[in-house]
Amino acid sequence: MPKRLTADQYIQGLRAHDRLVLSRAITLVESTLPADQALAQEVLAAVLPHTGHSVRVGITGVPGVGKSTFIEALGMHLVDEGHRLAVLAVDPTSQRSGGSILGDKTRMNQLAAHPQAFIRPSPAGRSLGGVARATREALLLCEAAGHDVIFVETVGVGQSETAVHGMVDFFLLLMLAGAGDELQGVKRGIMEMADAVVITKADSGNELAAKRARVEYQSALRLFPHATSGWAPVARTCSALSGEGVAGVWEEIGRYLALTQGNGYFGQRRQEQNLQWLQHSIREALEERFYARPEVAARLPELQQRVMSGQQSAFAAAAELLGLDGGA
Ligand SMILES: Nc1nc2c(ncn2[C@@H]2O[C@H](COP(=O)(O)OP(=O)(O)OP(=O)(O)O)[C@@H](O)[C@H]2O)c(=O)[nH]1
Repeated sequence: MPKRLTADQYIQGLRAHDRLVLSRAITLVESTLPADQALAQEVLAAVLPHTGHSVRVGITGVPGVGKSTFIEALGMHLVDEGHRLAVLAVDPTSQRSGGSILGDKTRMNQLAAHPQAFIRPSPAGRSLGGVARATREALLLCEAAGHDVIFVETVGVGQSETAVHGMVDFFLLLMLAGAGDELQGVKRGIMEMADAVVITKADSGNELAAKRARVEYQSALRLFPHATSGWAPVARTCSALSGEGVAGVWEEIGRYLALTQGNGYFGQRRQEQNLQWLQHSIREALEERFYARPEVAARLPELQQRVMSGQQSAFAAAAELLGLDGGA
């Protein structure tokens, strides 16, 4: 098989819900080669009218909280209901050659084998900005290929959550009972982004602790300023092992959608997210062009030194470099 398909082959394959073509189209948007990028943009432009019709859910939580087990349990529930699910991962630290942790197919065996599910690990070896862009484009491709529920998974300890929050409709934070936020490395900012907090592993004698944690998180969530969506974030418990509470999480997402689609917030937020991505893309392209200039690359190290040692102000150094850029 040739490495690349033609734009038409990608477009037809996506419209035909061909998972192999979807996988190859995602590889294309992940590529940094200019020729691939041009082809990827052509494909994305053609399928754009067929995107946007899914529920986009961000799922985060520290390693070991049970993300993959939860995604497999909820995912199987969804495909049984007739949904077509795609699971994408955002993990800027992952190296695919070294075996990406997130989205690794071996973590979700049942789901990975299901014809209505599509699982994709994080693009490897890129900056957060690069990973986030590739994931957002992959999300659109999944929608074009008929997936009506998209999960975007992230590790829950760093910057990736903000990026993921900017591309989803609903943000789910998984937490363990009996461990403080500090212990779990979850930043207050991440709690603030959550539309729901789910206490995992509420089974095997852990039920009471989970219930207690749920009450604590519920009152913690009440302290945050009221969201413009009109939605009051909820805390729940679940066991991915027994299945208890898993469907309830989906029902909660359904309630959120009914509320925000009813009051117009859902569409408004999607528009805002699109606008943010435009601004983000402009910034990224400008920066890339700037640093790619040989004059800039040649002068940069010396100016960095001068700024560090206080010989020159950061502002003046930046002005000098931007002058070299010729206003590009
Ligand atoms: N008792 C119990 N154990 C669970 C449950 N869900 C996950 N586990 C266990 O918790 C451990 C971590 O689960 P994973 O699903 O791999 O967790 P993860 O958050 O995806 O972890 P990473 O792959 O490291 O990011 C595994 O040993 C699971 O078997 C649950 O509902 N109940």
